[in-house]
Amino acid sequence: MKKVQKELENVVGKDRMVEESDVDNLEYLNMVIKETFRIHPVVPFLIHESREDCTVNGFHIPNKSRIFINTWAIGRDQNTWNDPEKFFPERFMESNIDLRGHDFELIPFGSGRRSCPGMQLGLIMVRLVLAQLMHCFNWELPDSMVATELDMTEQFGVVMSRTKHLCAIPTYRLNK
Ligand code: HEM
Repeated sequence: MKKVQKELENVVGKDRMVEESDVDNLEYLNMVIKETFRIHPVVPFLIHESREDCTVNGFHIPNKSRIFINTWAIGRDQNTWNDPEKFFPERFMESNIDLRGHDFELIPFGSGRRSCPGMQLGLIMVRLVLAQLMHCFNWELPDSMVATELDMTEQFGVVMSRTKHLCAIPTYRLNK
């Protein structure tokens, strides 16, 4: 959070609110969002159907098979990611991996012709709302709790949410 806030101070300052036109300049925030989608994809399983017989990695897949693509496991694959369980946005610093469906190791919006048609809107909203929440407020956990004590257990479903709601206390931090 401190690193995101520092970047926001450098790019936006503390005298106005962050705007949509700022978000492309928020490199660290965008790395944080990639890292969050990697570890906690909104849709943990993509469900597709094959349109013809095919062979993938030596596995024969007959036409009309129901195919589950486990994006949750792809994001935590240790053959692809160093220290996959660690939240480490800097891993994207020297990397061209994008989340728009071109790089199969990070596909929070799916890929190809049935990927998410709302991706652009979704990305704008996530970037802007998160930037505003981090920019306008400092956040603390209640009862002197520290971040490592947070229960990050997920509830699997069509979309994946936290098992326990996040409760955090905001304090306003801008100049006006
Ligand atoms: C952060 C926000 C969002 C995420 C992470 C997300 C993710 C996804 C994913 C993973 C899929 C399935 C892709 C696949 O099966 O390969 C999907 C499908 C879809 N999404 Fe999104 N989505 C988001 C926002 C939105 C928004 C804002 C809209 C509409 C305004 C939208 C509309 C749809 C629709 C209609 C489909 C079904 C597409 C189809 O079956 O052809 N999504 N989304």
